[in-house]
Amino acid sequence: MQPDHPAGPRMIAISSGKGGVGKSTVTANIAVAMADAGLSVGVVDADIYGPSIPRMLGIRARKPAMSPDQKIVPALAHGVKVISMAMLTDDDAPAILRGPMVAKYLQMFIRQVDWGDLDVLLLDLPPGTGDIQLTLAQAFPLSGAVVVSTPQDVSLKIARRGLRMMEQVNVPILGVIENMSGFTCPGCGTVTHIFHEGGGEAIARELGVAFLGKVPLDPDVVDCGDDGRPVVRAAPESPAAEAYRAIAAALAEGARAPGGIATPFVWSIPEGAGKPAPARGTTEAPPDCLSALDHDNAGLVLHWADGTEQRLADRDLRLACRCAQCRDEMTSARILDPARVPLDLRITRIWSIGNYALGMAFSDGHDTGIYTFKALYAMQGLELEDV
Ligand SMILES: Nc1ncnc2c1ncn2[C@@H]1O[C@H](COP(=O)(O)OP(=O)(O)OP(=O)(O)O)[C@@H](O)[C@H]1O
Repeated sequence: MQPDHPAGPRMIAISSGKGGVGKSTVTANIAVAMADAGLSVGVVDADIYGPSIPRMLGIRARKPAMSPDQKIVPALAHGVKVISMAMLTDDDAPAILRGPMVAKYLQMFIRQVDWGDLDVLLLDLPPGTGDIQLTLAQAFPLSGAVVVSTPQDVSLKIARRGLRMMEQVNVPILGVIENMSGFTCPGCGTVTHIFHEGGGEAIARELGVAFLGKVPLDPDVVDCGDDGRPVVRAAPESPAAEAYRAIAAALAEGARAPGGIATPFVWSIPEGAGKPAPARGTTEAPPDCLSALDHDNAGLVLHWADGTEQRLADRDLRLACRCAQCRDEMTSARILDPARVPLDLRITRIWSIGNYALGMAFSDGHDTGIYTFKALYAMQGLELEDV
C-alpha cells in the first residue's frame, strides 16, 4: 500500500551489535546536532528494554498528551521530538514485553505519534541482532542503518554481525561510527588510544561501507548525558561535540545511497513533480543499484549503476506485479487476468521504498506492488508475459 507520507521522513536506525558501546549517546547527540543545523528531527527510543534517551535529553517521565486526532504528542527537548517506552510505562515494565508486543509498540511509535513534518526520524535500536531489529528493518521503509562500535576486536566482530543482518533484510548501511576512540586529555590535549585504534575504519573498508567518524572517549560525554544536556549543547567546543556534528552533517547530507538515486521521493508522472535526482557517482555501487529514472510515452527507463539502460512499458510493469492481489502467495501463479488490464494503462506515480525498491500506482488504481531493484534488474532481457 502507498505509505501515508511517502516522501519523508528519512528513517535511520542507529544500531550496535552489543550493549554499552554508546549507541544512545550517539543518537541523542546527532539528533540535537541535526536540529541545530535546522532539520526537523524525531527520535524513537526503540531500545524497549533499556530506554535511556529521555534521561540523556533531560525529559521527565510523564504520560504524553494526545492530539485531537488521537495521536501521541511526542516530548520536545533541545529541539528534538522524542518518544520512548520510558514515557509510557513504569521503569521495569518494558523488560517483560514479549516479541509480538514489542512489534506492536514499535509500530505505534512510528505510526501513531503526532510527528508533524519531519526531515529525519532516528531510531535508537536495542543492542544486538534479534527480533526487534528484524521487525524494524522489515516493517519500515528504513533509509538505512548506522552501526556504532568501540575499537576493540570483540566489539568489531559483533558489529560485523550487525552489518550482515541489515544487509540480509536489504537495509543499506549508511556507515560505521567508532565510539570511545582514543582519550583526549583535558589538560594537555594529548590523545591516548586506550583500546586499539582505527578498528571501525577497517571494518567499514572491509565491508565496503562508509566510515562516518570517530568520537573520542570524553568524561564530559558521561556528565552531560547524566545531566540531560548532550555534549553538543553543553560543551560545543569539545572534540566529542565536533565529532558528533561532523557525523550528523554526513548523515543529513547522505540523503542518497552510495551510487543510488536520491531517496525518499514521490514522483507524480502526469504533473512531472518530484522526479528523483540521479546518482552523483556510481563507481562504488553494485550493478543492480538504480542510478537514474526517466519516463516517457513508451514507458519507464531505468538506468543502472553498471551503465545498462532498461526500458519497461507501463502495462508490462502492471502485469509483472507480484503483490498478493496479483499473484497466488503459495504458488506464485498469476491471478491477475491480463484481459482486464487496459491497453492504454499508465503509471501515475512512482515512489521510493527504502533504498531497495519502488512502489508504483497505475491508472487502474492499483498501487500495492513492491518492485525491488533486484527484481527489476533481473527483468532485463526477459520475455515479458504480456498478452
Ligand atoms: N564518547 C564517549 N566518551 C565517554 N563516555 C561515553 C562515550 N559514549 C558513551 N559513553 C558512556 O558510555 C555509557 C554507555 O552509553 P550508552 O548508554 O549510550 O550506550 P548504548 O550502546 O546505548 O547502551 P545500551 O544499548 O546498553 O543502552 C554511558 O554511561 C555513556 O555516558
